[in-house]
Amino acid sequence: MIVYSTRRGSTKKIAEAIAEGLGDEAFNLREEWPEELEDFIVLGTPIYYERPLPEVLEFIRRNDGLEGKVIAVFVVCMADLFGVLGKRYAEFRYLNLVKREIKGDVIDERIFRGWIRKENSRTIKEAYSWGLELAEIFGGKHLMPTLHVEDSQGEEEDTRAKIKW
Ligand SMILES: Cc1cc2nc3c(=O)[nH]c(=O)nc-3n(C[C@H](O)[C@H](O)[C@H](O)COP(=O)(O)O)c2cc1C
Repeated sequence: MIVYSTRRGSTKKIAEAIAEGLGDEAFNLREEWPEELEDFIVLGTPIYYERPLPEVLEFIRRNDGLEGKVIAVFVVCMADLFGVLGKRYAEFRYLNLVKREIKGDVIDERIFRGWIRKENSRTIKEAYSWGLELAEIFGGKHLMPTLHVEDSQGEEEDTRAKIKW
């Protein structure tokens, strides 16, 4: 599941592109809060005045820091307009402002270049590709990866049941 918020709609478009790639549902916190949380959550917020949106931080806090969940975080901002330094700044500061609230396992993160007026089609494509990438790991609703290992007798064993996140 994808959970996000937005003020002017760009994060909505980005979340929907991720959702399309991932083949999962996106929840806009301005409209509805999901009643039940899945084990894998893609969480996104734009940055306004150096801060993630408060409802996204509130969502994390109200759900016990998403403890026990596997999370991929994305932020939408314009800091990378200021070149490599801006991008680094966004990576360290903006992503950390979200990640430091999370008690679950953050397994992936992305910065997306947002926009103010003209939609950034490159960002939409990147978001869709990221969704596809995440689907490869967390395809459909199945969180458990299939891993085959040889046991001591040399027979293949399905270890799916043994892997815990
Ligand atoms: C009033 C305002 C303040 C913003 N502040 C920041 C900021 O502090 N850092 C940044 O990198 N981008 C900033 N941005 C850029 C937004 O993060 C970007 O436009 C984003 O795509 C907005 O997301 P939304 O359309 O989902 O609301 C700001 C944009 C606006 C309009």
